[in-house]
Amino acid sequence: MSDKKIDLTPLKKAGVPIFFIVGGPGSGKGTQCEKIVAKYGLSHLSSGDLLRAEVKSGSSRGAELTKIMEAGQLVPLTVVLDLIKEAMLKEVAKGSKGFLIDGYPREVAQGDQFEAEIMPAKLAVYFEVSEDTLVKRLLKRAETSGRADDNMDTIKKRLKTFNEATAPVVAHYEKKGKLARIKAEGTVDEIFAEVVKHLDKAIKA
Ligand SMILES: Nc1nc2c(ncn2[C@@H]2O[C@H](COP(=O)(O)OP(=O)(O)OP(=O)(O)O)[C@@H](O)[C@H]2O)c(=O)[nH]1
Ligand SMILES: O=c1ccn([C@@H]2O[C@H](COP(=O)(O)OP(=O)(O)O)[C@@H](O)[C@H]2O)c(=O)[nH]1
Ligand SMILES: [Mg+2]
Repeated sequence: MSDKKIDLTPLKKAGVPIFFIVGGPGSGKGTQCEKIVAKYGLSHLSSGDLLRAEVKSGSSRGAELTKIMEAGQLVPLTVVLDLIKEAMLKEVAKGSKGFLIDGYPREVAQGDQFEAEIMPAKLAVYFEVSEDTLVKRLLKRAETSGRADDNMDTIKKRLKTFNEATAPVVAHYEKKGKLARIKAEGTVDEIFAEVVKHLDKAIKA
C-alpha cells in the first residue's frame, strides 16, 4: 500500500448502488453476501478478506496487520478504505452493477469517510445475532476455517470491539433512515428472504 492518490473518477461516474453489510463476528455476513451475489450480481468486497489478502501478499504492512487482527482490534481506517477503493475500481472496470461492502463500516468515522470520498451508501444491512449464537457459530467455524482469529481468546476481543466501535454504526444509519435491521438467528434461507425484501425496496427507490 502506498499513499499515492487514488483516482476515483470511474467509480463516481459509474454511480452504481452501494450496500454496507454490518454485523458482529460470525453473524453470517459472508454467508448472506454469497446468496445476494448469486441473485443480484453485485460485487462482493469483504473488508476482512481484503485485509487477509494484503497479509498474504507479503507486503511490508502484513505483519502489523496480522498483529492488529489477532488482537481483534481495528486496522486504521485509511488502510481499509484504500484497499476498498482499489478493489472497487477493479470491479467497475469489469462493469460492476453495484457493491456489497461486507464487514464495513466497523466504526462511525469509517463509514462517514467512505461516503464523503466515494458516494453515499443506499442502505446499511445489519444482522442482529445474540453473543451466545455468535460464539457458537465461530467456534464451529474454527474447526475448518483456518482463520487465526477464530479462537476463544480473539473472539472475545472481536466482540468487545464490535460492542464498542461498531454498535454505534448501527445507531448512526438508523438515525439517517438507512438501516435494515434483520434478526439473523433463523436459517440461512429465512434470513435471506428478509434480505431480499429490503434490497428489492432499496434498489427500486
Ligand atoms: N445456524 C446458522 N449458521 C449460520 C448462519 N449464517 C452463517 N452461519 C454459520 O456461522 C458461521 C459464520 O458465518 P459467516 O458467514 O462466516 O459470518 P461473518 O459474519 O462473515 O463472520 P466474519 O467473517 O467473522 O465477519 C459460519 O460457519 C456459517 O456457516 C445462519 O443463518 N444460521
Ligand atoms: O474494516 C475492517 C474490517 C476488518 N478489520 C479487521 O479484520 C478482522 C477480521 O474481519 P472480518 O470482517 O473478516 O471478521 P469479523 O471480525 O467480523 O469476524 C477484524 O477483527 C479486524 O481486526 C478491520 O480492522 N477493519
Ligand atoms: Mg466474513
